[in-house]
Amino acid sequence: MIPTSSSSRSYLARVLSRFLICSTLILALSVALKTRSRLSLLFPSFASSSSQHTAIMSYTQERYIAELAVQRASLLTQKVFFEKAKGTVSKDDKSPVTIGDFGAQALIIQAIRKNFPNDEIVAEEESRELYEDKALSAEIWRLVKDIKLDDAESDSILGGPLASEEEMLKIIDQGNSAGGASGRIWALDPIDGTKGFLRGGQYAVCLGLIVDGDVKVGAIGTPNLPVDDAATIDASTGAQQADSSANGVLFSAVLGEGATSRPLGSGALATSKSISMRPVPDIAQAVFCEGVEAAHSAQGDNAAVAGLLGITAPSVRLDSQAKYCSIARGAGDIYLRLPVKKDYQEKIWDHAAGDIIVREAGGQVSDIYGNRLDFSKGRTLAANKGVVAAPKAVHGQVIDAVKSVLKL
Ligand SMILES: Nc1ncnc2c1ncn2[C@@H]1O[C@H](COP(=O)(O)O)[C@@H](OP(=O)(O)O)[C@H]1O
Ligand SMILES: [Mg+2]
Ligand SMILES: [Mg+2]
Ligand SMILES: [Mg+2]
Repeated sequence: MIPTSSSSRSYLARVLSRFLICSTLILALSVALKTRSRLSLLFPSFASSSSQHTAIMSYTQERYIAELAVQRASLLTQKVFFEKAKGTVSKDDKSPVTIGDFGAQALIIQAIRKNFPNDEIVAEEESRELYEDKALSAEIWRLVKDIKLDDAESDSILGGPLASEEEMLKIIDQGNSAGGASGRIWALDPIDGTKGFLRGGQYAVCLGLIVDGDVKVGAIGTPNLPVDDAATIDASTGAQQADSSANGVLFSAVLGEGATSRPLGSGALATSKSISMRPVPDIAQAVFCEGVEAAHSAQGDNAAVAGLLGITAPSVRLDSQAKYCSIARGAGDIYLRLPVKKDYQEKIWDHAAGDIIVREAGGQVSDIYGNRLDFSKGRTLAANKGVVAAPKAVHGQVIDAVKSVLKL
């Protein structure tokens, strides 16, 4: 039936009013969603009530907070280094523990507590020594209390300045979770590569989020890595050759969403770019990244593996999880950490963030047997020995060589 002019007018009016109702609903929904995400960043209680839901979705907020917290703590470590405040105390594992370690741990735990109050934290340091050394504690507080990001809004999202030295000491000890196979657990290494830090080489501020035993988010600040992915690094010491303004990189990754990097010094304002491992069509052309410390990985065995694979290029030696970051951005291809002592258990904070960053950049990370690193066993990787990280396509070949050298 052909509509009359009055019925076509009412038909048009109905279509128009439906269109207006739909547009109003869409507009209201988008305003509500934006408000929700801003609220969750500004008010922790709102964040915690919605974090379960956000966690299932995409870990956007966790990545955002982890990146900012790592950036702020990295600023502290640089300040400590440049002021040459390298106070150290000895620990069971004989690694030097610096003012930077304790300060960075306090700042990052504060940010996690403010934004995700119900989460657990496995962190490397504990404040026992500081209660016995008042001068060291006061020195850390002097440096920590003034650290802030340039951008005031980001700084308030992290919780602003700590209230007192006493609060700082208490917060350092909130990284004492036993870890395990269930719940949300952050793994924190406030300065990884303490020896690299002290010698002015590579070190890293590392934070990973493990959910039900699986790493979901990682953020690593490497203040001494060159921003330029292709810049030269001294192969034997890991020291960068460019001037310091060209250094400092923040890496991050979320499971299933890829790995990114951005300059470390510019807070949340810099744009992140996607990173990936470089393809290795001929394994003989691959470059190894290894530790500097002979006590941490068996350099003779590493060399034997390189020999079996036909690799002749010298390994690039770097302290810390900067090794994971380097191969993730194609500045090197294979990270080997072959055990020196049979009974040493790797710590989860030495690997959680690096593991997800490499895997999200196209790599495979395993122990010397080819098994995935298992972050569900507590504070250590009790079920694994050593680490082998390589592009997925050649990982099997590297494991075969490792097994042959170690007679596994
Ligand atoms: N015998 C050992 N075998 C393997 N790793 C060890 C070790 N003794 C200490 N480590 C760990 O090695 C880390 C540094 O690794 P790398 O050699 O790759 O730079 C140290 O982290 P910290 O510097 O945070 O203490 C420490 O946890
Ligand atoms: Mg240590
Ligand atoms: Mg470490
Ligand atoms: Mg450390």
